[in-house]
Parts: sequence; C-alpha cells; structure tokens
Amino acid sequence: MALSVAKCPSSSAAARLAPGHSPLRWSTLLRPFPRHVLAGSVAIPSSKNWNLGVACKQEVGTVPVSSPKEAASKNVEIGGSLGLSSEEYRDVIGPNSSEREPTVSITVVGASGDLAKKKIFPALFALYYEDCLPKHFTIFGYARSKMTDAELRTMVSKTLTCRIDKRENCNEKMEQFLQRCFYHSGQYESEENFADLDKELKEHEGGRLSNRLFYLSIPPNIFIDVVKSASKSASSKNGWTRVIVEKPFGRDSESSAALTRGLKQYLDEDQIFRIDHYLGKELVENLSILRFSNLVFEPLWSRQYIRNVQLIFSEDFGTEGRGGYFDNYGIIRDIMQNHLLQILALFAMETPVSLDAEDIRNEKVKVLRSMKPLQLENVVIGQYKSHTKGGVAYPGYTDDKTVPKGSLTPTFAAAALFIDNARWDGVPFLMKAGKALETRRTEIRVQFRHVPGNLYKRSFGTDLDRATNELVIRVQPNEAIYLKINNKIPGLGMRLDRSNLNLLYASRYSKEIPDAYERLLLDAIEGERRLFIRSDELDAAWELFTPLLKELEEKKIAPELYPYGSCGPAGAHYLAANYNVRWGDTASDA
Ligand SMILES: NC(=O)C1=CN([C@@H]2O[C@H](COP(=O)(O)OP(=O)(O)OC[C@H]3O[C@@H](n4cnc5c(N)ncnc54)[C@H](OP(=O)(O)O)[C@@H]3O)[C@@H](O)[C@H]2O)C=CC1
Ligand SMILES: O=C1O[C@H](COP(=O)(O)O)[C@@H](O)[C@H](O)[C@H]1O
Repeated sequence: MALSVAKCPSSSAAARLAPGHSPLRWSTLLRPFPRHVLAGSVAIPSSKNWNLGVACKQEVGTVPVSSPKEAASKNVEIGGSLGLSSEEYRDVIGPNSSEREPTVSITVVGASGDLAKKKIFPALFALYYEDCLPKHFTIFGYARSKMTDAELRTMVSKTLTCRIDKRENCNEKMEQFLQRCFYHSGQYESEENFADLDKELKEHEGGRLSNRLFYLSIPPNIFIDVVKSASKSASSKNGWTRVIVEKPFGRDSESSAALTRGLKQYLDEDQIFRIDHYLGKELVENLSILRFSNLVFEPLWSRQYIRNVQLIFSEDFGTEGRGGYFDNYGIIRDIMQNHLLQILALFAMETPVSLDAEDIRNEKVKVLRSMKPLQLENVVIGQYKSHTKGGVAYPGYTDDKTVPKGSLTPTFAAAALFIDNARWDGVPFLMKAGKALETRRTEIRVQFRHVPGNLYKRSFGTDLDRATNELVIRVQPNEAIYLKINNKIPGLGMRLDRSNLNLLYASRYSKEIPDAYERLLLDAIEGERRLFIRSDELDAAWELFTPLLKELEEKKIAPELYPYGSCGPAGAHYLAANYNVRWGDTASDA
C-alpha cells in the first residue's frame, strides 16, 4: 500500500498495524525512507527519492515504526515496498543490526559565531524536539575560541526556544539535547586540529557506521582551509561526509568559480550543500504545490495571463553590526543574486519531470540560462541615510563605524529582469530589496492582465489596473496566500469592490511554521538536495549579475539616498513605470 511521504511529523501514523499492537512513535517513517538507516548496509542509489510504501499483513490501523527491524517485529512489512530484495531487506534488519545503526555527527564550524547561535543550534534543537534527528547523533561546535563543553552548552542554551504550540517536557528535552553537544577548539587550517576532532568524533560514534555533516558557519575566506583540513583529517571512513556551505558563494563569476574549484579539490559535488535559506521557507516550498497541484493556477502561469511578477524583500532595520561584511557585498549580492533569483527560478520553471532534486534543479537552471544579463538602465540603487522619527534618531548606513566613510555600497536595489523563453517573453520580473525600510516583508506578487472586453469596466473608473487580479504569496511575516478579486458590494446598486480570498496561515493552522534552517538541516542529513544550489545554477546566477556589478563599481555609480524607515528611493517607482507596472506593496489595499 503506497503512502504519501511527509517530513518527520510525529503526529500522523503511517504503517499498517497488525491487530493487538499499540501505536509506536517514530517519526522518520513518514519521510522519504531514511537513508541513514540503510546507508552502508545495502547499496541504494543516493539520488533516488524513496516513496515509502507499507504493506500489511492484516490491515487494521496505522502506526509509525522506528526501523525496518521494529517494523518486522511488529508484523509490519516494508521491505517489498522499498524495492529491496528479501536478501537486502534481511541485510538491513539482520543480526547485529543495532551496531549497524549509523550515527550522524554534526560539526558546526564557527560555533562561536552569530549564525550558529541565532539559527543553527536552535534549528538542531527544534529537530531534536520534533524527533527528527536520528537516534544516534552528536553535535560538535568547532572554532578557535577557547570554550569547554559546559561553556558551549551555556552559550547554546541561551538561544534555544520551545515551540509555542508544544511546550511539554521542553526543559527536559533541552537538557537532553545539550548533553549531546560538545565543543572542540582548533584552528581552521590545521589538519592536526581536525585529526584531534576526528578522534573525539570516533569516541562518540562508538564503532558504528559514521556519517558526518560539517556546517561551515564561517566567513568565506576560510571555507577552503576548513574543507581541506576536514576532508583530509576528519571525514568519515565508512559513511557519508557532507558539507553545508553558507553564502556568500563568491562575489562575482570568477570568485565563485574559484571557490567551486577549491571545494571540488576536496569534495564531490554531491557532498556540497550550498545553502540558500530562502528555499527552506515554508511559502517558498509551497510555491510549486500552489502552481502544480491547482488547476486554477497552472494554466494561467505564462505571458498570456500574467502581466508582471514582483519579488519584494524589505527589512525594517539596517546593517547594524554586519556593516563590515555587508559593505563588501551590498544588497544585490546579499539578497537579489541568491534569495530572490532562486524564488524567481522556482516560480518560472517548466514542469519538472519529477520531484527529484536533479529534475527540479535542471528546470531552474534552464530559467536562469534563458535570462538576459541585467543592464544598468534596468536597475536603481539606493542607500539609507539617517532619519529622525518620533524623536528617535536612526543612523545612516555610513554612520556605522564598520562601514568605510563615503561608501557607495547599495543597501537598496530595484531591477527589471526578463526571461527569454516562450512562456515568459516580455513579462517583467521586478525585484526590489532593501534594508532600513518602512516594513519587514518578503512577498511574491503576481499581477494578472486586464480582463479583455470587461463588461464592468465602467464601474472601475479610468484606472483599469486597479481592477486586475493579483496573487500575493507573503513569505514573511504573517505567512499568507491571497488573491485579489473583484466582487459586487451587497445591495441593490451596482458598486464593485476588491476583496481578498485569503489563506492566512496563522488562522488556518495552529502549528508553528518551522524555521527554514530546520528543513534544510534535515534535508542535508537525509541527503535531499532539492533545496540546495547546484554549481551550474550558481554559475548561471552569477552570469546574470556580474556584468552589472562590475559596471556599478567601475563607474562608481552613486546610490540614491533614502531616509531610514521610508519606502525607499523614488527611482524604484520610475523603473517600474517604464514597464507599465506599479509596485503592489505600495498600493493602499496591499
Ligand atoms: N549571521 C547571519 O545572519 C548570516 C550569516 N551568513 C553567513 O554565515 C557565515 C557565518 O556568519 P556569522 O556567524 O555571522 O559570522 P561571524 O563573523 O560571527 O563568524 C563566525 C565565526 O568564525 C570565526 N571568524 C570570524 N572571522 C574570522 C576570520 N577573519 N578568520 C577566521 N575566523 C573567523 C569566529 O570564530 P572564532 O574566532 O572562535 O574562530 C566567529 O565566531 C558567513 O559566511 C555569513 O556570511 C549567512 C546568512 C545570514
Ligand atoms: O541572507 C541574508 O538573509 C537575512 C534575512 O533573512 P530572514 O530569514 O531573516 O529574512 C538578511 O538580513 C541578511 O542580510 C542576508 O545576509
């Protein structure tokens, strides 16, 4: 019996249960079959998505089980549905299977840093809390700072939170989690120090099959040093070794290619997990479901019905504390070339052959390669300046001590991009990204064409744009999908109104939405590459932006100043107007 696949919810049950058995709790059953259970025991093509099916001897109920072995002992049959021969299946659950249960060691390199504290450790705890981590796991922090295990635990404990919808046993779970966190101090380029880490990892792995995940939460100039030392001295000898690489992946085509070459000296492409955390956001994940599983959307998804697409990122705070990093990159590299472009590629791709990572990434890369490199005339840049509001003085970008005086680095950019293919010919994809703006939000806005020969056009007055349908996917905050439609105001007259058909996640679902890092860490542990960037995608992304970035820097183009907390430079409106577009987020009924 084929079952649908879901991510480790401990809630819904899946396997069919023989009579008399009470439900067990194990979450991984609902995931694509956990490769960590199988790896090393039987040969399984790593790229294959296992659609876990469960057949039953006597079908009377549903229950998750904790492992193939447990399934067998509970009279639940899974071997056949996994496509394993009976010998292979026996091999998985056979004698001494507990020694064969693999371990996963997760080493957070740069554990003393901001991202590790803010995102990575909390995400790992959330996975642990949700029973999504494998049974045998250990977490190591690695950095140069001197710290004991206890000090690391104290540091980590300050940033852990309990889910708002599930607080039971939270403190207990936190304590258990912290007991599995350790720290190793070392230099990033030292093979010796990584060899010492290897010894410690081995002690914790206790002779089991060892899988190792390294999360590079460090500045990019030391990526290669770490990958070299870790791969030479601390990679797994009998399981997989994977490396999550944080952005920035270079600052232009050449530096990105050099980074990829450097990484590939020590790693295969399928060991490299380039993270773009926007791909792990719930509503970005939902984009393909919205389009490909709703008949009302997919037929409209082209130049025939869509007038323009807007990808909007705004933050209501500046670069506070990150000016040193930011000034070397700017908003185009920080947000547009990666987060917004990835969303665009997902939005615009053709239907992939399957949900397999390679099929999806093949389609995304085709979109990127069909796009025209950005032209200077299609871009507006801005930089925030100080502003006093309600008696509070907000600093300008260059007031930050870590930013060089007179810096021309853009903290805001708007751009018009085009995809040269049959589906999207002539449709502007407008991007807008900025820091220190009025609001914090990320949205995808799809503005549809006017209704031809609209019977009601008189009721809309002269501004027909106001009557077009708009689909808004609000990625954050207050996740929502809403569609602006026209309707009649109830009553005897004929007055039209614009209303929202609104799926507001907080009203529809009581469950808290997981942080993007949770999904991505879990995927990396499972070897699911769909949400990570392949090197050809990265090359194509840089090809689009590199000529523009060079021109901006060579010509020293001055950004338009905008006040901290405003809605950004006016130039963004002129840019949109060139393409007959109005930014949807600035409308009165946004
Ligand atoms: N912070 C964030 O919100 C985000 C960060 N990123 C990316 O994630 C990575 C980590 O970010 P973040 O934690 O903010 O970075 P940090 O600047 O906090 O650096 C992380 C750790 O790396 C070590 N380190 C810092 N600078 C150097 C250096 N010049 N040479 C050697 N080691 C150094 C320090 O550890 P020690 O001195 O103990 O060795 C530090 O604690 C970066 O690539 C960043 O671009 C991506 C998205 C968001
Ligand atoms: O990658 C980055 O993302 C953050 C915004 O992420 P979010 O998940 O909080 O929306 C941004 O602030 C940062 O500058 C950038 O490097």
